[in-house]
Amino acid sequence: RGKCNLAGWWQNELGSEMLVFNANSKGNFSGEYYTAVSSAQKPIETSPLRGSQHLDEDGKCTFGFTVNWSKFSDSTTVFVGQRFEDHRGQEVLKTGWLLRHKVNSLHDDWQATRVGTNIFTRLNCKEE
Ligand SMILES: O=C1N[C@H]2[C@H](CS[C@H]2CCCCC(=O)c2ccc3ccc4cccc5ccc2c3c45)N1
Repeated sequence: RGKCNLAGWWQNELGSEMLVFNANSKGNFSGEYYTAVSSAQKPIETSPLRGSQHLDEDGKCTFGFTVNWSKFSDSTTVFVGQRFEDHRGQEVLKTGWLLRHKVNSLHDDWQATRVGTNIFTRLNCKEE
């Protein structure tokens, strides 16, 4: 597993947590996402994620992943970002996201996509 190994526990500034499993030789990975926030009217549950990363050796790989909020209801978030090390050598994932929630008519499509950013850092207290 090269310098750009995304496997392990991460958290973002909202307090959401995700567990990323090892990528295969093509850079495809899966994991689980536990969001700390939601606009859904249902209790928050862990949701599956699937993604793909570059495997470059400089530790600055780009990646993307999709979270299927399966149990919430019909909504999906795609994250895209890059891994960095900050001035103290701490790993950081700088990401942007698009959240698409289901609307009932084409007329409402204009309001269906939200955009934002998240920064993830390693969550060291969790076992692998
Ligand atoms: O860690 C992070 N957490 C947040 C950001 C980007 S993803 C986001 C959490 C999204 C959870 C699902 C959700 O809110 C959600 C789920 C189902 C919905 C059904 C219907 C909706 C109707 C209007 C607006 C919504 C807004 C969010 C919705 C849903 C709706 N980073």
